[in-house]
Amino acid sequence: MIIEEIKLDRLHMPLKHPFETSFGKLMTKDFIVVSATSEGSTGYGESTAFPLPFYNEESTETVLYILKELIIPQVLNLDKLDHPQDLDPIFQSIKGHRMAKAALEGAIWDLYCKKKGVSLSKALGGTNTEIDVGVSIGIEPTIGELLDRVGGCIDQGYKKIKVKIKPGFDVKPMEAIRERFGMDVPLMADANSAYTLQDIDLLKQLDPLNLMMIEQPLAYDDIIDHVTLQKELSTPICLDESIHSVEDARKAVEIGATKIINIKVGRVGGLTEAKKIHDYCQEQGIPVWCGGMLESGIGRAHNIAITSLSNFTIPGDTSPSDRYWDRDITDPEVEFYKPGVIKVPEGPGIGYGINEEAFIEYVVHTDTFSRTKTV
Ligand SMILES: O=C(O)CCC(=O)C1=CC=C[C@@H](O)[C@@H]1C(=O)O
Ligand SMILES: [Mg+2]
Repeated sequence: MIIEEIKLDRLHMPLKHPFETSFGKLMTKDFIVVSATSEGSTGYGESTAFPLPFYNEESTETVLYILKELIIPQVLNLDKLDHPQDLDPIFQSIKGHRMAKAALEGAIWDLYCKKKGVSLSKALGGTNTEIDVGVSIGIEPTIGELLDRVGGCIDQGYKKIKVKIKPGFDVKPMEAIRERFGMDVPLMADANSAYTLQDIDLLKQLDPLNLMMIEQPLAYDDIIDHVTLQKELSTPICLDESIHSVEDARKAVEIGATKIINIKVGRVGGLTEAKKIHDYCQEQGIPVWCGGMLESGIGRAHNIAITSLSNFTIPGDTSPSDRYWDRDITDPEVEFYKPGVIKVPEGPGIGYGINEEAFIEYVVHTDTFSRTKTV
């Protein structure tokens, strides 16, 4: 297929509640929707970088720069784009900037599937027709407010409860959750790199709490120190920020730095790499789950599709749209099919349409790029 036009819409979507983690509080999602059009069909992708480089080194501005100055001109110049993997030569010429690459690649995957008349889930090798999902709860001001929020999520039927922790808000809140709701609720902690090897004794206090995992306890770019920590903990370590590629996953698994991997499509540079990590982990008996970056329905749709692959055996952070948004930009919005379960769309591509009225409400800027080269 020949890509005739690529559009970058920058959207500001206010969150229903501020989302706080160990590195800050997010009130509005500022992100890019990439639309790629060919012969009357349009595919959609979404950038997952935060407005500032809090989570990794990318931001909304770096995504825009890399897409506008480097990636889009080369994509519009391609004479052959029969499969999203044909983007590889362009991507390999650019170091890093995986969230920028993933936003474009997601649009091309959606477009490719729409032209083939196949669902994104099927095209990726998905086998599940519905997925269990969990929820990620940000840092709450008090333990009481955390318990209320956890109770509400359990009542809604979420299949995994993820709680953010940081020094000073870790053991006690997790103990309080176990005390209130029992030892069997599927519960995990996400530390977002807030700890160091000096905190081993503190983190060991979490071991008796039957947590599913502790996510990214140490530095965002570390693998080796997580080996030391995992030897001291009975709770499995799950890596998020440290894993950017299937090569990172191989190294982390081979040296014993992690027992579970949180795959985020944006963090690893797109669906093609996400599938490679899934497939490698499946061979190694390492379960994976799909993390979130507070996506709109478009990014959520991509996450639902990749989660339909068989080694996504742990519920991901893919809540329905109304967890974060008063009004999402997809039609339909992402909803529970039954408590804690989302149906995998069978329609072509991502399986969700765009709610144009809602979309335009959030757009703050648009850049349009057209192919000029004649074949
Ligand atoms: O998108 C969701 O619902 C989950 C978001 C979420 O938990 C995270 C997003 C980005 C950084 C962290 O705070 C955390 C994570 O690390 O998984
Ligand atoms: Mg995380």
